Amino acid sequence: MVDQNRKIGFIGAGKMGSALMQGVIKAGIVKPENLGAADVYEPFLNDLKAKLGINISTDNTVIARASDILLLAVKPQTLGSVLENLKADITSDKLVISIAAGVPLATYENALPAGTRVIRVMPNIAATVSEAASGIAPGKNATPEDVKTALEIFSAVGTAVQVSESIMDAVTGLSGSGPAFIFPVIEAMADGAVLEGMDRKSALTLSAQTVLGAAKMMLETGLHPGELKDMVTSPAGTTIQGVHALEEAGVRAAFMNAVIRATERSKELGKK
Ligand SMILES: NC(=O)C1=CN([C@@H]2O[C@H](COP(=O)(O)OP(=O)(O)OC[C@H]3O[C@@H](n4cnc5c(N)ncnc54)[C@H](OP(=O)(O)O)[C@@H]3O)[C@@H](O)[C@H]2O)C=CC1
Ligand SMILES: O=C(O)[C@@H]1CCC=N1
Repeated sequence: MVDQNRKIGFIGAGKMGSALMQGVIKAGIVKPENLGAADVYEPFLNDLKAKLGINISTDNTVIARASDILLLAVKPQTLGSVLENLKADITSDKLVISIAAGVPLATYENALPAGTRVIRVMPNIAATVSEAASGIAPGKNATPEDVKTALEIFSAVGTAVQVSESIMDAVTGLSGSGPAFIFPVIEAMADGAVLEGMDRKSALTLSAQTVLGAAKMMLETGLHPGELKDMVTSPAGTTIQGVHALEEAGVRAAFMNAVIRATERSKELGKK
């Protein structure tokens, strides 16, 4: 169990930083008084302080100095200046975890003092509801204890797996970006039912629950998705008609391409 008295500081309290902060507090990974957040946008910080009772500052170095674990949740494009500003305050007793898409471990290891322990993580926005899917890749100075800490933090807000850094861009394309591929699917299936006369609220509820149920069934039974699909498709029934419509539209290729394109963009971000 992660020591609840360890101080965790977030640099960046936007969509993902605030999702993770809510998730780790909910999971009891850290006490609110041991959690700090820095951001350039003060209203975000004030909201978080009011909601979660955490410490806040608009000065990144204040939060960095007070933290044992520093979680970087700023955009990849902002990261260079953030690291430059923080490097004097990153001492060897701190663990740095970054969730920035695309940015390689070497960027942090080169920008921060020699020997800095860094872990690259790609979670997703479902951390808000403790259902994130995260990949974790340790840098060259990270210890097995650091990996355990990162796995504990990100397992507390969903499911976390250790991967090699070479696969992190694919994790970004799949689970980092993936929720944005599924939300339109939920909306579009609901639209189909609305077109057939169902009220919008019921349609969205049934559509979301259908996606949740399908995912849960796969995770809990361990069955292959093709086998599960076969369980639903009665011969000459309703479902196979829908499956045919999806295959005609090339939906499988479209989803593969979505993950591939997002992965390519993650690789591009890492080259900047
Ligand atoms: N959104 C997602 O689903 C996921 C995002 N990520 C990664 O998480 C990181 C954050 O993304 P996201 O939360 O979506 O982005 P946001 O823009 O919502 O959050 C970033 C926050 O950092 C603030 N900020 C900007 N400059 C600084 C600075 N110098 N010091 C401190 N804070 C600063 C921003 O303020 P302002 O807006 O005023 O510039 C903003 O509030 C990115 O690297 C992204 O790749 C990873 C997984 C999923
Ligand atoms: O779109 C992005 O760049 C970020 C990274 C993964 C999800 N959102």
